[in-house]
Amino acid sequence: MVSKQLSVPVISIDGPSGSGKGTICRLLARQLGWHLLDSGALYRLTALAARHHGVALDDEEALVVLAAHLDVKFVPRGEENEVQVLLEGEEVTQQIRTEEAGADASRVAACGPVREALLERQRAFREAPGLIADGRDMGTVVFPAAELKIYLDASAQERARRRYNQLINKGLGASLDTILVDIQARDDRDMNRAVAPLKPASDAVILDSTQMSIDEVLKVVMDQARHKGLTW
Ligand SMILES: Nc1ncnc2c1ncn2[C@@H]1O[C@H](COP(=O)(O)OP(=O)(O)O)[C@@H](O)[C@H]1O
Ligand SMILES: Nc1ccn([C@H]2C[C@H](O)[C@@H](COP(=O)(O)OP(=O)(O)O)O2)c(=O)n1
Repeated sequence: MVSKQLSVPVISIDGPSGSGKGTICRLLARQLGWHLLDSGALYRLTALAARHHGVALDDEEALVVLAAHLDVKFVPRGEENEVQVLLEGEEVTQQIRTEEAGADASRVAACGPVREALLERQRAFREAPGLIADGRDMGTVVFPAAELKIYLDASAQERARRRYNQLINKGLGASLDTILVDIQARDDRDMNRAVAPLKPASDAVILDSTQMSIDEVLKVVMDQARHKGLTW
């Protein structure tokens, strides 16, 4: 089973919040007909489980137990790689997408044993015909032999602007200044933690999307995939 899994190709897309990873990964998965791993969702769910069970976000021992026993289901819905997320049977699809949930996730993600507890669960997403893996350490730790590694970046100002527009379009209130400060705090925590910090793998293609449209980014990644013989 494991050796069969190792022959399944992986494209990893790592980068900071708002760089466009989720968007590009969903489009790629749809275009290639591959599976999708949204690893950030697992950290968001661990943090939410902690909130539900009254566990402090710095209580490493209790967090590891929660991460190891996370009762989560990703139920496909619609055709756009949309999923309904269930935590302990309760629908939390929207709840895990808030900025607060992202910040909580970043805090629990700094705990090495939590990362270790989630490792095999992430690797189990590698199924034929291929996997698109979205996260912070996909190319460095979880799938170090990924066939194609992309590090997707953009300036903090542009990422904050994208997040701001996203929230406004959802009808939610938002302040651009607050979002920028929050994004910078999250970058700082994710890049400077001791375990699996956010950084490009040494063999990653680095893509700065600050001045690129979604279609332009998708084209570059598809060209790279074609170049690697992953598609045609
Ligand atoms: N290249 C781009 N140009 C403009 N907007 C983008 C681009 N890439 C993504 N977006 C938008 O930015 C927001 C954040 O993108 P998302 O994919 O959620 O980022 P991430 O998963 O890296 O946090 C979304 O509203 C998305 O539509
Ligand atoms: N592979 C991963 C994925 C996410 N994380 C942590 C760090 C991130 O700030 C949070 C939330 O990640 P997520 O990708 O869902 O967040 P964004 O959509 O990029 O804002 O989880 C991680 O440490 N490792």
